[in-house]
Amino acid sequence: MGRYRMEDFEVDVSEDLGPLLFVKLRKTHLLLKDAWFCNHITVWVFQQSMEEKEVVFPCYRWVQGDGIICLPEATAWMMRNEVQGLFQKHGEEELEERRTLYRWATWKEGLPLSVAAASEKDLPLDVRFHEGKKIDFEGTLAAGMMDIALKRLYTLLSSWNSLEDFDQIFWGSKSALAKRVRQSWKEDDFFGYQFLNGVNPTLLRRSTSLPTRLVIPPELEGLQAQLERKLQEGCLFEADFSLLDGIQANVIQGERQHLAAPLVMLKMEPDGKLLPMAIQLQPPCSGSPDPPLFLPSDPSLTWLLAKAWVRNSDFQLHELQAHLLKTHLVAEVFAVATMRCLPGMHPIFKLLIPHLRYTLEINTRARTKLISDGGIFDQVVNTGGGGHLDVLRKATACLTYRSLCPPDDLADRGLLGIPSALYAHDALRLWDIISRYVQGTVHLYYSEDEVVQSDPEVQAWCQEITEIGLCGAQERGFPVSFQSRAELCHFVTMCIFTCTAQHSGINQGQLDWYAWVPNAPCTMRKPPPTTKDVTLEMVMATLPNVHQACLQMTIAWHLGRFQPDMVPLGHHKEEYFSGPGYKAVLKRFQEDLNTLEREIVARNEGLDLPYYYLQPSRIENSITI
Ligand SMILES: CCCCC/C=C\C\C=C/C=C/C=C/[C@@H]1O[C@H]1CCCC(=O)O
Ligand SMILES: [Fe+2]
Repeated sequence: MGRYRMEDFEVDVSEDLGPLLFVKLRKTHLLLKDAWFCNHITVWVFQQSMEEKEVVFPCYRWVQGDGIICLPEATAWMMRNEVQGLFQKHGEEELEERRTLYRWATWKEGLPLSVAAASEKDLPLDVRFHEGKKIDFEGTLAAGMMDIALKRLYTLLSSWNSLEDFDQIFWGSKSALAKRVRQSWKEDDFFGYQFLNGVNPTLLRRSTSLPTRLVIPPELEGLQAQLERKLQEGCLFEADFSLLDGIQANVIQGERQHLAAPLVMLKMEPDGKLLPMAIQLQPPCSGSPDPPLFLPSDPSLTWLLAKAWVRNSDFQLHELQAHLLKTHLVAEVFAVATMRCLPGMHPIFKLLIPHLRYTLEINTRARTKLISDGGIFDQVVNTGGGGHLDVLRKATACLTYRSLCPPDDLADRGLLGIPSALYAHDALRLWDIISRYVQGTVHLYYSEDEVVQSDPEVQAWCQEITEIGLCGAQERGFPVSFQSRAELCHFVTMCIFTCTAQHSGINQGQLDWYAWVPNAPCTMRKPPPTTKDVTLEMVMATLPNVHQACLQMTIAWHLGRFQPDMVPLGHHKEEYFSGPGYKAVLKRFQEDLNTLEREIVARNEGLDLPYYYLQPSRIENSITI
């Protein structure tokens, strides 16, 4: 067979073979590296009495060496308790092999477990980047590094003492929104907007009381009254970065960096704009003077620096908590548990596997190049040098099941029913569409709750995720078993939402919001201001230097850009299921996504700032970057 080619082979068999259960596939071992990728084997059965019948044996794996691959027929799971338990036995043997190939490892204490692999080269071939992806990933990274060298050269002799000097490195292709960020980043409504629809829409919550950490000095009693009035009106919001409190800051090239743990109070205006009212950069500390409150009425550079500190803090929680932990690392736990607990014929394996494509490789690359000793975080991020691991540990310790399910998370954060909360609106619509797709598929295989309760593989899968992969997460609301189809569907919907919509909503924005470095500084080189006397020199001495800014732009572009071999949500080509039932459910899923696509495109036409990260055609079918 040649590349990407189908070949037909006709075999006449005299005796009646009865129902076809398995097909065995063997490739002779000729050259050194001659692995072939088999999509599926389809057998057309012609019998005198009956019209021809198509019997499909899904594969979607590499066939290496001269081993024999035994493929069960696509509907095998429905007959798992029949045919002398042949399928059951096959599944057990398959899992025995998968458990040696995919093993849990503790990369760092206090984080979710990961796949055991020192580098991507140690991963099984079936989960590696295909050639095109590998070439693109490594090629664009190299090009990005060249970019940095050129920018460093270019700025060597020039000044770096005004905010406009960041323009010197702001060349190359930039998205329309990235250019808008450069133009509007100093504006308060633009600052507030990002908490709703920016790169990190996961932190904002509606206030239910004035935060205890918010100490208001007597001379600001007017502010106190304003905050209380907004609280009563139900339009007071807060963004609390307390997770960063006590985190050790990085040392970069011998220079101590600095961190803050801000609290931002904001008010929702009748026109939907979210405006900052006050910023406290550090929580009060007993024995020290109360931390100052920075206000929009402060001198402009003072207020700008206070907002920049919030943006730097948001960079940390976005990349570590919202992006790395709550999409990449959580998806990795789903992937490892799925490979270890669900045989290929299991319906939940078939439903999930397209949404786990490439995730083990991109995460292994993150552990060796991004958050590793000497990695990107150590090089240019102020939580690097070990603080980033403590942020991940603290975030893992408070990772709840509800926070991964938008209907619960948005309700808990008081973000339902806000017209200008576009991420919230689109996330809920996607959750409902994915939920219908999951229910439609699950109900084809689980006719009632008892079938779920008595499925040992899916119960083991749930337990392995919660108790092992997420390290005892039952204390944070994760299930250790499924008592009903509804519980199973809710959990699987969360898995698919996390691996697709949520990651796209969190990842894509890096391209737009992290290109203009002053809007999302990767590090801060001076301590947070404790008085209102701020000069431009202080601001420029605090924001990232040229090298740090260039590296941030390159990595943010590398991670945020469109992937060339991107598979849009719901448009995977692999056909793990067979029969009309699933095909109808998938078709409805794709129709629902098209409807949402049209809704979002139409809504965006009328917006000054369009929100497109959850546009279905832009959502990748798995976490690959
Ligand atoms: C300074 C910008 C850093 C922003 C990224 C921070 C966290 C991103 C979260 C998950 C990203 C996973 C991507 C992993 C990619 O393999 C890593 C690329 C590192 C660059 C390199 O290979 O040298
Ligand atoms: Fe990502």
